[in-house]
This record gives sequence, structure tokens and C-alpha cells, in this order.
Amino acid sequence: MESSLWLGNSRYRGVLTGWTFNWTRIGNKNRHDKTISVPVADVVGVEEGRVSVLPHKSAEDSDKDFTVFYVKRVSSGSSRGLLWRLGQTQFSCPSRVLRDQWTKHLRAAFKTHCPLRPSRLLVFINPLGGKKKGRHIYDSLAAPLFELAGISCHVIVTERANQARDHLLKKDLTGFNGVVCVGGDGMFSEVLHGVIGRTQQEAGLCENEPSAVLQACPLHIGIIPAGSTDCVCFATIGVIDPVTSALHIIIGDSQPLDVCSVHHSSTLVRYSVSLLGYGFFGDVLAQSERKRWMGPLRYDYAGMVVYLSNRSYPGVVHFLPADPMLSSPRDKTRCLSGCDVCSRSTERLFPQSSDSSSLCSSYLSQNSGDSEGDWVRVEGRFRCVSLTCMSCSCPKSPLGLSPSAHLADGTGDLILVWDSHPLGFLKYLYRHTSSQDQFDLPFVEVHRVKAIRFSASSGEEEDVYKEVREPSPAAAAAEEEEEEEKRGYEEDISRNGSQQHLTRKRPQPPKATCGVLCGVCCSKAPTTSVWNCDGEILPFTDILCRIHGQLVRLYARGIEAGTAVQPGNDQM
Ligand SMILES: Nc1ncnc2c1ncn2[C@@H]1O[C@H](COP(=O)(O)OP(=O)(O)OP(=O)(O)O)[C@@H](O)[C@H]1O
Repeated sequence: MESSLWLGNSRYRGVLTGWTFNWTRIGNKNRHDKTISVPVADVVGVEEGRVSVLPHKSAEDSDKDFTVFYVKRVSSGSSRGLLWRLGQTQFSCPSRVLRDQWTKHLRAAFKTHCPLRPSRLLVFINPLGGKKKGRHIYDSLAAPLFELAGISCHVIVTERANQARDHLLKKDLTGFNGVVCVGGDGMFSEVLHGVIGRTQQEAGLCENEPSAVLQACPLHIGIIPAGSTDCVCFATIGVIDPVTSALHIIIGDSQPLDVCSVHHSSTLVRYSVSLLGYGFFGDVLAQSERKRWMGPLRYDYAGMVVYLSNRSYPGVVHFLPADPMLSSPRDKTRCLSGCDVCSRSTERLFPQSSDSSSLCSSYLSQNSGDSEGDWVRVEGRFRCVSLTCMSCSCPKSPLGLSPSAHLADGTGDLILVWDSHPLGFLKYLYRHTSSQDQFDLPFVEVHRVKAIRFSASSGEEEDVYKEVREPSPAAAAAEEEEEEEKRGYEEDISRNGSQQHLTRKRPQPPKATCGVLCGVCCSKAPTTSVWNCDGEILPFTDILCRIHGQLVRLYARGIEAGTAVQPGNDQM
């Protein structure tokens, strides 16, 4: 479609091709014609009249005007990530008939070219996450944009932990294109477990089987960040900004994400998408859980206390290396929007068709070579053992725990930090906050893997739960209680299926780490640490972890590189 359009008193030539809508100023001989071009995929909505949306909707009705809303990128002021804002331009047409043609064709264009745009969303708001502003953030920043884009939302403000997950597992989800969580990483994890669990339930798959090839989830997940930790949002979008996230959801962006399943004794314990950390990162979480009253400062405090306690732990790690010809954690690449490694992995994981059942069987056949013989065994004392499916970049560590990790290549990075001099370990930790290579240290090794097994001792797995220290009577009673708790937990997950354990209260850190401060105030240090699994403490030390390539999809596109492109002048 092509016609004259007016912006104020200036005349423009408006052209709508298949993929872009652009307008060029005409009749201005002294200056070069300036064309402003907006990809159809970036059009958020089209409204009759002269309309504004944020902070409040206002419309000036006129039968010759229409307003186009689109994504506009602005620099976030940091080296990574672009903020998305709602750009708007108000056009006038010579006649109402022409105006109606423009609105009709523009709406048809983005519906045709963007099939993944959601029309119906299920939204869970955690009113208590972060600074308890989830509801306000949703109502003032996201909801007006969803309304503008014509998306109908069923909103549930949660009243308890795990409500979102239970809803996703049990209720009718017909008609929803995606699930949005308004909260932090904990809330995201709840939704992740619900979406994965529901998909496997419907496919008749048993999640407790560690080698099961899980079904890719059809529901997209969107994150409106409103927590105290929003790492998954930062790592998949590049900024922590509710408006940017809402716009990614509206235009139906789709970012596949690898998920790591964590099993213990043939029962699913949890899924993880970011950090699984034993040793330092487990101890920091255990310590910070006891200081929740300190707010976000508790992480800095806990980090310092745990560092001073100067711990290392024995452990045996088995890992299944990924193909080193495809990528490496030391190859200095970055997983950015449109990442080559992840795209090639899509072909590798799912070469046949986009039908998800054939995707799974092809994945199975591709990986049937995961024989025991391929596993590598490492034993020793570690300051920390970490497994991450993504870079884990966050505002405090802009390049992350493993800067070259990929979001969707079906692998994770295993980082082994051997027992070392405390100053060396401090150097390792400090390098996360700068661009220095944290793997370029003699006591650090990193491997790209498909699976790992960890045992806190070289003996039989179950022996790990028998403390080697000699406990006092009080400690013995506490340990008995802990064993009881573990047994109950284990029975619960075996009896009720893999999802039920999450309905139990957050597991307390095993008593073995009751004194993360022990190194400072007690004579005997604990012999085992705990696993920090995306901010939750796991009740088991011996685990088997497998990476499931592209198991879920987020409304995101990875981190966009480059500087901001300014498609228009008006901005809200
Ligand atoms: N209404 C509720 N009451 C209590 N807990 C809730 C409620 N809704 C969700 N939760 C739980 O709160 C936990 C933390 O939520 P969220 O991640 O949104 O906030 P956060 O401030 O980033 O979390 P954290 O305190 O772990 O950093 C989640 O694990 C979620 O299961």
C-alpha cells in the first residue's frame, strides 16, 4: 500500500511492503529525503485517531487520523542490552476511506508476518517478590501495552508460593499462547516447573527417569521482571526492564532455552536454567537464607562470610563432554541474538521437522551414544563446582559465570575450581566483575558438557548422608531430624510424582552446613556443602544433571548487540 500521509504540516510518502512500513518526507527540496522505516514485526498496534497510551490512554477522535505504535530501541547506558520503548507516530490521511485502508492493511501485515504473537496470556503476579511492586509494575507498565496490542490476559495475583506451578499443572490451559510471570527468578522457576511438568504429563512421559527425552513445551514463557534477582530476564533480554520485556512478549519473540534436569536416586529433584553451584555458591545461598531480613544486601554479606570461612570440599565429578568441534567455553564467542552456535544446534537437535514428537526421537537417536564409556571422572577437593546452562550474566557480573555459554545449544558449562590459596580464589571471584578471563587461572578448569554426576565422596552414593564428623548429642538429634526430613522428602517425591515435592516448604539447608560460619566460630568445618539450584537449596548432595536442549521457549530474543537505532522521533 502506498499513499500520501501527513505528520503535522509536513507531507510524507507512506509505503507498506510485505516486511516494512516506511515514510519519506517529500516536497522539501533543500534537504535530503529522510526515510523512516519500521519493520512490520516491530509494530505493536495501530489505532484510529490520535492516541497516546502511557501513562494513561487518551484519544482524540478524528476520522482521518491514525496512530502507529512500534518498538523503538534506546541505549541502556551500559555496554550490554538495549531498552525497548514504545514509539508512536500520528498520521493524517486525505480521507477517511484511505485511513481505514491503512489501519486494515497494517493490522493484517503484522498478523500475517508474526504468527507467534500471543492473543491470550495467563499472567501470574507475585505481589511479594522483590520490593513488593509486582502488581504496580504490571498494572502501570505492562497491562496498558497488552491492551494496546489487543492481547487478552487472565491475571492471577498469587496468594501463596507454588500457586502458579499448581495452576499450570492442574487447570485447563486451553486457548493460552503463553504464560507470563511477574516476579523474580523464584517465580520464573515456579512457572518453568509448571510448564515443563504439564507438557510431560500430557505427553505421558515420566520425569523421574533421568534418561527420558522430554517433550519440548508448546507454551511460551514471558518474564516481567519484578524480583530482587532477575538473572534469567537479564541473561535472555540483556536488561532488567518491564517495558522492554512486555514489548518482547507482544511481538511474539521466541528464544529457545536449554534446561538442566537434576535427579537424585532416579527421582527428579528440580529443573535449572542458570546456576547449579556446590561449595562456595551453595554456602553463600545457605548463609544468605538465614539473613533474609537484610534484604538484597544479604548476598554481599554472605559472600564475605563464606569467603572468610575458607572452605573446600571433597567430591567426585563425572561429566559427559559435548562435541568440542562445535563450540568451547574458552572460544571467546558470545551468545547474542541470532546466535550461530544455537542455530546450528537447532539443526543438530531437531533436524527432521518442527513436529515436537519427531524432534524428541531424533534427539534420542542423536544422543544414544551417551554411553558410560564417554564419561570423564575427576576427583579432588573443590572450592566450588558449578554447572550453568547460560552465561549467568547479571548487573554485578556483566559477562557472567561462563561468558561464552549458550542459551540454546543443548550444553552446559562445568566449572571446577580446585582447592587453592585464598588470595587466588579471591582473584577468581573478582574477575567475574571485570572483563578479565576468570578461567585463565591454574586452579580453574571449564568443560562444555551434556551431563554431569556429582558425589560428595568416592564411596557409595548413600554413604554421603552419613556424617563423618562425630556429633554431639544435640547435633546427633538434629541430624536424626534431618535424616527424617530427607527420608520424608524422598518418599514424597517417589510416591507422588516428580512435581509434588515443590509443594512442600522450601527445604532447609542440611544441618551439615548449619555453621557456614563454622570455620570462623567452631573448630570443625562441615564435610559437605549444599547445591544452590537457581537460588534454591537442594536437599541432596549426590545428583545427576542432564541438559535438555531447547526444552522451553521464552518471549525473548537473546541479547541484542550494537547501538540503538532510532526509527522515529516521538517516544513514550
Ligand atoms: N503470594 C506469595 N506468597 C509467598 N510466596 C510467594 C507468593 N507468590 C510466589 N511466591 C514465591 O516467592 C518466591 C520468590 O519470588 P520471586 O522470585 O518473585 O521474588 P524475589 O524477591 O526475586 O525472590 P528471592 O527473595 O528468592 O530473591 C518464589 O519462589 C515463589 O514461589
